[in-house]
Amino acid sequence: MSLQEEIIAELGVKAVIDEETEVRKRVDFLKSYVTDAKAKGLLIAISGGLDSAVVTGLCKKATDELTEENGAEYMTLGVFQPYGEQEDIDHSYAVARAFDLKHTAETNIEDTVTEIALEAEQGLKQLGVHRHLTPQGKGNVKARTRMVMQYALAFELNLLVAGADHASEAITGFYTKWGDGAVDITPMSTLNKRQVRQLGRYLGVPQEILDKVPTAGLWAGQTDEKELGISYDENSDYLEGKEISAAAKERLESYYKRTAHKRNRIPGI
Ligand SMILES: Nc1ncnc2c1ncn2[C@@H]1O[C@H](COP(=O)(O)OP(=O)(O)OC[C@H]2O[C@@H]([n+]3cccc(C(=O)O)c3)[C@H](O)[C@@H]2O)[C@@H](O)[C@H]1O
Ligand SMILES: Nc1ncnc2c1ncn2[C@@H]1O[C@H](COP(=O)(O)OP(=O)(O)OP(=O)(O)O)[C@@H](O)[C@H]1O
Ligand SMILES: [Mg+2]
Repeated sequence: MSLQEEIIAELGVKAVIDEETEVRKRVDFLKSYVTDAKAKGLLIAISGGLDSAVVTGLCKKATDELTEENGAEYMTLGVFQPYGEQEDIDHSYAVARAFDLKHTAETNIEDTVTEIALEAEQGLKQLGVHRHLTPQGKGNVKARTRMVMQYALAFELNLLVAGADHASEAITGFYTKWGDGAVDITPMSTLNKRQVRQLGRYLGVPQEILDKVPTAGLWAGQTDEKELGISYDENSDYLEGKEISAAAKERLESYYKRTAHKRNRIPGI
């Protein structure tokens, strides 16, 4: 078995998908998980990007069906979490409108992140390191701060935190460990980025969001493809078992090996 075949099997990606079947399967998965957990619904942090838009569509469909079938109200809570001013916050609100969310909340992470960064810099100073946090380090604090707020709300409202991780991110480890990677349930984990977009089109994600350049939005000018040095087309082709350039293949496989610690259980003895 080649490494490519091993990765595809581990991440469970199919070469071809049928949107209707995939949406049904994922909505059913969310419904049965929420029911078994005796939760009142799902929480999804909406960034204005594609991945969280698709998860919002799946969650809303699941909680609408649960409400109708059980005669009790289940909610999908959409949480907007700007850091200061967020340029594309309109897209986050457009997602909530597209899926007719009845419950949304906006909480800003800037003050908390600034406080953590200041305290961390005090800590570094005591170790003789006199500088600010790196953009990457501060970016990880942003992602983890969002996670803390999501869990604060989810606990109070008896909701489960849904995540937007998918196989094209899992293979590169392109998420913050215990940040955006820390959730209760991931309804898209076996899809590559191309298939996430395919489901988004089917569910009715607004066109301007379907067309957006993927970004973590953690620092100015950041885009996934620029940071990773590999396109999502190549990434998706690889996960569909297709041949990609030797350089792209080497890069992807190197990310995969380097980030194993994010996908594995915590090592212990
Ligand atoms: N071998 C090993 N075994 C166990 N643990 C290991 C380890 N190597 C590092 N670690 C731990 O992992 C930490 C590094 O991992 P992590 O904190 O995740 O940091 P890291 O992998 O460096 O960065 C996260 C990456 O994901 C991207 N990101 C973040 C957030 C959101 C999105 C998005 O798409 O929205 C993207 C971000 O741009 C960056 O490229 C280390 O500080 C260390 O504590
Ligand atoms: N500004 C934000 N507000 C709320 N949630 C956010 C914000 N930024 C990131 N997140 C959360 O972190 C997750 C990871 O971000 P990521 O960039 O991978 O996905 P996305 O923005 O939904 O889609 P894309 O990858 O196409 O930009 C998001 O899906 C969302 O749940
Ligand atoms: Mg994004």
